[in-house]
Amino acid sequence: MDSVLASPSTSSFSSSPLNKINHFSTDCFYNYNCISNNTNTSRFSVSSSSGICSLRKFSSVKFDYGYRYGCGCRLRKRSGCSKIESKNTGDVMGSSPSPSPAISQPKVVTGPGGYILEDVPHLSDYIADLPTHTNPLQNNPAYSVVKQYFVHVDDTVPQKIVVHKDGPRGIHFRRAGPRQKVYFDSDEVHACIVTCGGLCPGLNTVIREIVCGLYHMYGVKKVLGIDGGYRGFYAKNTVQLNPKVVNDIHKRGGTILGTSRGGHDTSKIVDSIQDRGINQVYIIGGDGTQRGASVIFEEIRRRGLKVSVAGIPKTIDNDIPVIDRSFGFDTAVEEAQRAINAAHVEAESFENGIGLVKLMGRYSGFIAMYATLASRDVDCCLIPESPFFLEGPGGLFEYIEKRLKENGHMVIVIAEGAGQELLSESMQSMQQKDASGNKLLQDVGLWISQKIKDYFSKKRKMPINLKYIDPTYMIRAIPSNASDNVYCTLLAQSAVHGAMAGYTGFTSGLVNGRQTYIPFYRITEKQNKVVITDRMWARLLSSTNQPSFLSPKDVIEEKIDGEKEPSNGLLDNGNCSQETLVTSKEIPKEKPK
Ligand SMILES: Nc1ncnc2c1ncn2[C@@H]1O[C@H](COP(=O)(O)OP(=O)(O)OP(=O)(O)O)[C@@H](O)[C@H]1O
Ligand SMILES: O=P(O)(O)OC[C@H]1O[C@](O)(CO)[C@@H](O)[C@@H]1O
Ligand SMILES: [Mg+2]
Repeated sequence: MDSVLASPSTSSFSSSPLNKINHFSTDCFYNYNCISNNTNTSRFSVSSSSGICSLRKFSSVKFDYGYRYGCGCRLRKRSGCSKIESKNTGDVMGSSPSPSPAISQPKVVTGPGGYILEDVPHLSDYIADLPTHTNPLQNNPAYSVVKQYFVHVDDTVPQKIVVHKDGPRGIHFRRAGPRQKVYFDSDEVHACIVTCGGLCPGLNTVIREIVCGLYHMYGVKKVLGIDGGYRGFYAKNTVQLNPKVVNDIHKRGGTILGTSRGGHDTSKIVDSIQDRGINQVYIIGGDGTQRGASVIFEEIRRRGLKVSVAGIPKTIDNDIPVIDRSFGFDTAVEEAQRAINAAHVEAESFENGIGLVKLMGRYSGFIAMYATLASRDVDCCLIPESPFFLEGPGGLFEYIEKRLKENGHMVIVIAEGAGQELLSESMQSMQQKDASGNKLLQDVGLWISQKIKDYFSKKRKMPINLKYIDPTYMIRAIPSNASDNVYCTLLAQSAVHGAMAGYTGFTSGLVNGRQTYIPFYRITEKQNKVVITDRMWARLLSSTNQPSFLSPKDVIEEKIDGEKEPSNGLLDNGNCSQETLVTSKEIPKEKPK
């Protein structure tokens, strides 16, 4: 029989659809048996614990893959089959109190004294009458002794902690942590974890701690690893994760799940989430990944699914705004010391020795800046935010010559994104992009090595010994250090608490030393950059004694043009989410000698 339709009166499932679930296949299809068939019926309804889902006209033709309806139900009909198969709709759907707008609106709450809470979405924003449960942590011997273990519902964390007496209280984020009531029953949870973008020390630790947090704190047993980044949702295998599988992974670099760039097909990803009956999605990745997570959340919300989407910010470049720093950054800075030390040893050992180290940092020079400050052996640090020029008074070559004459050797640290404008000018570069749309950079290390060698041998007739070290991928691939491991644990646990508490569409992040939930739009709206008019860059300049390669006029002009005021430095507000005042348009051309 080709037609398998149900009448409204006979096709309603019981109020607890989970009771009716039979496993249909290994990828978690659930079968709901239809009580009667009626080939002419054009409407039917599905009851669930979270409400009624009314389906539109259901034609009697044969479907190969199924149809999707506004409320998040998915039906499949097969020729000769007298069943309606719903893919785990019971625990992922809910009735929508009112039609949701296409894109969710920021949840901003204001209070006295200029208090602003930039809140994160909650499942109850678009699903009515969601049942709550007592947090199982209440009975956990490890946690029950902690005074005030549960986070107060009104706890928020200020974005800026340096304030003036009469200033407004400013922007706050919701404090992360366990809530007394949770919106998922432990047995109901089917979580998945995906890692996207480039590698970063600590990825495995975050994976481990999500799995262990879910398992040990909340008794969640079903956790799926998505293989190979976003495209893994629809094009790759999955792996079942449990504490045993992830036990030792924090000691390894990389990600046991694999990662990728590109391949973000929102609708296919959400289809896969829905088809597999996943109701908590943990997405670990950088700015691009969080943008992807944001659109996944919007689509899930649009479909009315009871699925929490939690982001964990990953970026070795530290280019994600709002948060104090990203995990893996500390490890990267520490590991960069080994390369800088090697460069210093090489440089010291030869006449006019120059040790040149390239570090990661596509658009943000944080690794280079902190590695330089930590080392104290570095004579010059070049980052994307600080334009420089090679020749002429005040230029890089003049400074190198001065240092070699004074000291006999020097160490230069360059971030991979530094001086890209100079490269593209001289190399007529093509604007190539990677699979995620990120601009592919030229190797500035090789380029600048050649430029320095040419200049001193051809123009200055001065012998130099330049050793170029590129440790970038070696740094990125190591396991996280002790401090990053603890940080990763807190981030992962915060994400788990948030998802269990029904929050969604958030990134878990450290703000002023406190774990918070940050709405996606705040994470994705801009990139975190080194502010070269801030104190931290000034500290660097004073440590290396390098010229700023920038006249004060350039900075003042930009301030007037851009009508921006310099903001506080990283050390002062514990927050590096500041914009640079100097944009690429002001990068001076190579000045004539
Ligand atoms: N605007 C966007 N919308 C949807 N998906 C996106 C968007 N930008 C990037 N993505 C997806 O996010 C994933 C990771 O993006 P990307 O390669 O830029 O790395 P990232 O997360 O920024 O990490 P990093 O730059 O630190 O390596 C890719 O699969 C990409 O397709
Ligand atoms: O070569 P890949 O893996 O695409 O990525 C390199 C880029 O990834 C980053 O490490 C960010 O993850 C950048 O610093 C670097 O430019
Ligand atoms: Mg990125």
